[in-house]
Amino acid sequence: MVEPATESRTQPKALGKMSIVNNVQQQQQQQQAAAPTTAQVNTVTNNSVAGSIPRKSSCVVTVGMMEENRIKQRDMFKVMREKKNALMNQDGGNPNWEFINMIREYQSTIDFRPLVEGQPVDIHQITVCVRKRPLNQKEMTRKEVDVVCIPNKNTLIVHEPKAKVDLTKYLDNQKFRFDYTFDETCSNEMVYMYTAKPLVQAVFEGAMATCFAYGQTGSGKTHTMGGTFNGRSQDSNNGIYGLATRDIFELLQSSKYRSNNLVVSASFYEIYCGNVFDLLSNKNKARVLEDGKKQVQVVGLTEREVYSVEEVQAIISSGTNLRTSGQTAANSNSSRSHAIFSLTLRVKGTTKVHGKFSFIDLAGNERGADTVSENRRTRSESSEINKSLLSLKECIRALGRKKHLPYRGSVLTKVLRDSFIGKNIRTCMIAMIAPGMTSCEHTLNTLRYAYRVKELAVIDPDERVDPEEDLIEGDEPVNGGVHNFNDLEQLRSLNENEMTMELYNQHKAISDLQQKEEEVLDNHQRVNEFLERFLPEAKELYNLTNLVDYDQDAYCKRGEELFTQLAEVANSFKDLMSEFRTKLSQEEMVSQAAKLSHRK
Ligand SMILES: Nc1ncnc2c1ncn2[C@@H]1O[C@H](COP(=O)(O)OP(=O)(O)OP(=O)(O)O)[C@@H](O)[C@H]1O
Repeated sequence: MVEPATESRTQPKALGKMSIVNNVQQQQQQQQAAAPTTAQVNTVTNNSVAGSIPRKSSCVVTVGMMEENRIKQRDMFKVMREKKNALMNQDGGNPNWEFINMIREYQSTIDFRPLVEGQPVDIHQITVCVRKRPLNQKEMTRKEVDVVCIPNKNTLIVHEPKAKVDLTKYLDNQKFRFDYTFDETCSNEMVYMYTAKPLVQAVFEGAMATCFAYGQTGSGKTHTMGGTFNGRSQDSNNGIYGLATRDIFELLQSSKYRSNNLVVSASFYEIYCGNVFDLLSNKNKARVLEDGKKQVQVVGLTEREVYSVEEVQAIISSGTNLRTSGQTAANSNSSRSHAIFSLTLRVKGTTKVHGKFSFIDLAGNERGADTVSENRRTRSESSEINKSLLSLKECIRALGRKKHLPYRGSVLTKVLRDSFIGKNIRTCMIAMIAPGMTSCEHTLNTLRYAYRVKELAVIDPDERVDPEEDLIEGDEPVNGGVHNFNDLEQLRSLNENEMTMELYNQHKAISDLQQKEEEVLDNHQRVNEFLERFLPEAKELYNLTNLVDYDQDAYCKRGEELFTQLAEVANSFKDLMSEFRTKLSQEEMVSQAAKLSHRK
């Protein structure tokens, strides 16, 4: 993979205000150089005498030439104005006509050879590719400029519009290389063919496969994974989920695998603010636990056996509807949560996993940036997204290397632990980008992230070790704990530019807060259960007193025991609530500090 590099800087030719002024000055100088000197004029007049042509005074000749120059200059300005107007109007009066023209000029030198169906599919343990979506109707109405071009099957160029200090406009053309680059004409089927399809076969051979859709909100993640939209309804047949399902059921019936007696089960859930919500069970909350054998379990998650493509499609549709219901344009839940759809193969009648394919529609990557928001919920969402995307990058990069796998850095990587640890792992990341000029910064961030994922993933196979041996000594699993700060610390040391000390402290404070919240809610549940048992006992005790000769002594003794228990439960829960409140104010203080340092 080629280092993302600034390839060249294209200067406008006779474009831009400054360029036009410079050209005019140059031409004036040339004309002045061509104008005769006084000596030359005198020579001309003397020759006229010799030839008996009527004499003109040198003054008249000079004035005539000056007039001639003025006319030439006027004509030249007129031609330039016409040229400029033609360029401006070429793109329907687009205010960014200068950039459009520079991009057009740059692209006219490219020999475009995009990926076409039928080209061979390369097999990699990790595939990283980029998909550019077309400009949408809204963007076209806004006269957005398309600043991304895909010259061939693995290269992509971003024409970043820039201005110098003297306001001269220029393009910074940045070139990136990935395993595949899909332009705006590529269909979901084509993207599937080169990304997830090769992994389907691998799952039948026992692989743990994952396919991630990464990118900013609105870049096409859900379109690619879930299928094309027609208004609000989605055709799940032609998304990667649906296409992979079709092929899995086909292979299940194939002569090669029929005798394996495999059954498929599906699960669909989302991770929001570090919590897992089951999309197959009305968004019930499931819990992420890690046992002594370092096995991560999502407790309470529905896993449904499925026997046909239609059944899976119904699951995808109802899960997707549940995921997006209630969202508004301004506050889209789907872009703030990660959605994970999995198909697991097991030999019929056993619980052992034969192979698994997980499809992850990640939260919008720009959502991880708002860690200094006034709103605690937004801070928490952003912190979780930020941590999970950094953890994900590091986990993929650590694949197969003798390195600690920082999967406990986020809930996302924790639940996907099996996709990073093991001998038969296949991963594919599709980075989605929007082509518009206003998305340029997000597009470059997406491309840099995707580039970093693959950069270190290209490794010498001899270096591979048994990843089960990777865990650092003493790095014991935390039962029920949401995060492990060693992993967070490792993430920081690997990404110091993206995670300042203040941000690290903030992540830690938010993780602390989340852990305390989980403890409080768990406890609250237990307190409620206790109260449900307590009330009938208290009533029964009270009913004893209806008897004329009830045992007063026994009544008091039992009452003391019962209410001591109640007081203990109440006091301990009250203390836990106070600790939660302390964590809330600690998080607030750390966030204020982060905000101040962000402003500096
Ligand atoms: N390749 C494509 N061709 C045509 N339309 C597309 C393409 N990709 C995305 N779109 C359209 O762009 C819009 C945004 O796409 P989508 O919802 O998939 O984005 P997203 O990245 O999943 O956003 P979010 O993070 O908010 O969920 C949708 O209307 C979708 O139909």
